[in-house]
Amino acid sequence: MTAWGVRFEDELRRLGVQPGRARQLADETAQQAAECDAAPDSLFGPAHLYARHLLSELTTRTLPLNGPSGPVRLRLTGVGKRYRRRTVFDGVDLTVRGGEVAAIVGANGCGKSTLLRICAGLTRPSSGRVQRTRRVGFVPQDAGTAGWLTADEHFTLFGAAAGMAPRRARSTGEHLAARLAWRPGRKQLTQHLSGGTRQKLNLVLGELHSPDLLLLDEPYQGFDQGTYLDFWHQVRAWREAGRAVVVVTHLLHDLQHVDQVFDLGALR
Ligand SMILES: Nc1ncnc2c1ncn2[C@@H]1O[C@H](COP(=O)(O)OP(=O)(O)OP(=O)(O)O)[C@@H](O)[C@H]1O
Repeated sequence: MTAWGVRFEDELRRLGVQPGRARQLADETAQQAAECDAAPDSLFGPAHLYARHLLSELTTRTLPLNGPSGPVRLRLTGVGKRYRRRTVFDGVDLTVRGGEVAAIVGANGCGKSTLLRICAGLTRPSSGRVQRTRRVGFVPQDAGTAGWLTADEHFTLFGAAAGMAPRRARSTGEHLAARLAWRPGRKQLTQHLSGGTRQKLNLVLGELHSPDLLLLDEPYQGFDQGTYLDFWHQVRAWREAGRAVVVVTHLLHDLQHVDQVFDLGALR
């Protein structure tokens, strides 16, 4: 095992993890780094910080699964949207609970992105009522990133907005990026990232502050097949951790991964 791995395992044990479990986590982490062809310290940051981060995440995940009967994280009642005299949609009722993944589908222009922005509180509905949890993560269709900042600078900035200390925001961002098989370059500006990698950054930023409700607008545009599968793996992990997820999609084969499908086009 590497010196980083030894420090990581020691820190886990110091934090109260059983020796066998600490070893298993150290082995899994080493394997993850090998798969990314990266040294663990460059992928996960300092061993002691990563051990603390992983432990806090595992504590969340080992809570009893909420399943579809988890707390309501989003409820829309009779929601409608008009632009001037044109009605985009009307009478939308939708409830999404913790531990549930919902998909919003429908033809181009039927209002999926508009509905998701209403869910996020970014667009006002013309009618109806929206109730949502306070901790919301939103991943827009067009990347909400700044070309002149690095990934680390995004983590620091978005983390600060959520009250996270800079080091914690950076190590969390790097950890979440590793889940999508991405290791952000320290000095690389976002404008020099590929479209798919910018979208990974977008996704990481939406999740950085551990929201209870994740709202994702076709979040995998530009992903290659491997990253697309990593993304759905990540969605399953969110569901198991009791989070609620709403995904706008037009890909029918995505629907095998979700618990609830809301066809906005069918309302018309
Ligand atoms: N700010 C706005 N002002 C006026 N009309 C708008 C505005 N935003 C969206 N629209 C219109 O509302 C309709 C729904 O747009 P929206 O982007 O929500 O649809 P969508 O289902 O997400 O489309 P796509 O599948 O192409 O992404 C479209 O006709 C669009 O032109």
